[in-house]
Amino acid sequence: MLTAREVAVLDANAEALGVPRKQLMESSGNAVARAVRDLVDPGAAVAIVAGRGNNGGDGLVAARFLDEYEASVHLLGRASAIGTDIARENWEALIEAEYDAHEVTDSSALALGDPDLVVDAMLGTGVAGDLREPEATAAAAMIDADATVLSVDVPSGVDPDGGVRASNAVDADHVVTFHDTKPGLRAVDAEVRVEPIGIPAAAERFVGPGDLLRPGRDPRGHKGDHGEVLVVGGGPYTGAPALAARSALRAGADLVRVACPHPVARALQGYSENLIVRPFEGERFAPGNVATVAALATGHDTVVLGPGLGDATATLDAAGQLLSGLGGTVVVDADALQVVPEVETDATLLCTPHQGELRAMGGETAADPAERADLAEAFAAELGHTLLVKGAQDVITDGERTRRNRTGNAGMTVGGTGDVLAGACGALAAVLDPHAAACVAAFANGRAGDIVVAERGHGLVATDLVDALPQALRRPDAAGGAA
Ligand SMILES: NC(=O)C1=CN([C@@H]2O[C@H](COP(=O)(O)OP(=O)(O)OC[C@H]3O[C@@H](n4cnc5c(N)ncnc54)[C@H](O)[C@@H]3O)[C@@H](O)[C@H]2O)[C@@H](O)CC1
Ligand SMILES: [K+]
Repeated sequence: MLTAREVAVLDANAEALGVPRKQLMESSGNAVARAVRDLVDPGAAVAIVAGRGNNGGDGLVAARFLDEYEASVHLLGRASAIGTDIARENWEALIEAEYDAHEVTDSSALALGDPDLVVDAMLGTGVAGDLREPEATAAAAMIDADATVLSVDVPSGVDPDGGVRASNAVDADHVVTFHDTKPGLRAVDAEVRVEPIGIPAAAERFVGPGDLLRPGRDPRGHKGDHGEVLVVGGGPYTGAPALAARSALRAGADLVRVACPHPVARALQGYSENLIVRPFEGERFAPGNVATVAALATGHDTVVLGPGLGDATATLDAAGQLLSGLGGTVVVDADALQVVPEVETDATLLCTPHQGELRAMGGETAADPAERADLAEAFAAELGHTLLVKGAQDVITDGERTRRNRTGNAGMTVGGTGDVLAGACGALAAVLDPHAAACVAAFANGRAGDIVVAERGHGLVATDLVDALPQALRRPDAAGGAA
């Protein structure tokens, strides 16, 4: 099942793999024409009613594949109002090639003739609310036409995500949808066919720039709406929790607090005035601090546990106790990872081990990335948690969904990059499910490294990654290029 968001993610990932959206539109239009051929014989009258978005574009393309039919194309509105370049180019191609195509500037003037089949290419995944004019009148004309109705992607007016169906939505007999079915089609009483359009499997297998479309900032949001993250770290080390916390801020969290042992609080605060430091008693995290830290954690969307905590026995005991009492999402990194296999918790743990840490947890690795992904998937299923296994190719898996990330470079073996990744996971898991958060964090962290190396060459340090994160998280534009 593909939601409109997932379609946009896949489109942009396909574009980054060298398959641009216009090519997908060509395949969609071809698939529409194949569906037409299966429904009516050559020579039949086919009226294609096209909207001004890419759903319309699919209909415009279909016309070029239907030369053996009496096809007419009815564009709803002026060509100058076509909303995307690729749909406009396909309109211009029809005009240039002298197809029977015309603009319908007054919806009452829509004359479909006496078609055997109507192609409804008015609105697809871009629909919102009841059909407005001229689509509303056109939908009524389709009913009056007394012809078979074939809808492109979804019947116009049906929310593809399964939300509200417009009261005046098109009543389709057949639907041809692309790549995978859509949740909104479950409630549609029509014959649905799913057609491949050449989206490479790698657009799903590998995290890509399209995944950056997942997190979004609400323009009406208030402070805290985009995530409050608590980093629990420090003691033997101070740099690690500071890196994780600063990274969480750069990855979009509104508020980041650091719970750390008293003696390191001042040094930690000294790293950045943007951090809120919440010191607890003692030299290192120990069972006596668990209640304090757990109470603090309840006010946060996510907790990042591990950076710079060290592996003292008392600290690991405390980490286990803390995890067993928490809910929500907890990112677990560094020394704290070793307690995960023993812990019973209601929380979803997002564990970020490198290969060595994974083996210490009881997991297996392999040299081949695909094999490593399978092993990680099985181990995540066994643990009941999400894993982000770091490597030249990162593996992200929740035991069912498994993806790989290819961004990053050899310069990132420097110390501290894992802390940056853990912090980014914390911020993104505040607004996304843990698996999606880990995918986006891994992609952005590696891309930040790639940006730094491209600009300055090797010799990157972890703080460079933190600074490059906002640029690395920039969303691609709708057409798929970098914004
Ligand atoms: N990966 C894929 O699945 C691909 C999908 N394509 C097609 O692209 C479509 C999505 O295209 P778009 O994002 O351009 O969106 P649409 O073409 O579905 O609709 C966008 C337009 O509809 C208008 N609109 C929204 N709600 C309306 C309402 N209630 N009444 C009247 N007008 C309304 C908007 O103002 C906008 O101009 C898909 O449904 C599919 O047909 C293909 O072209 C390319 C690949
Ligand atoms: K449609």
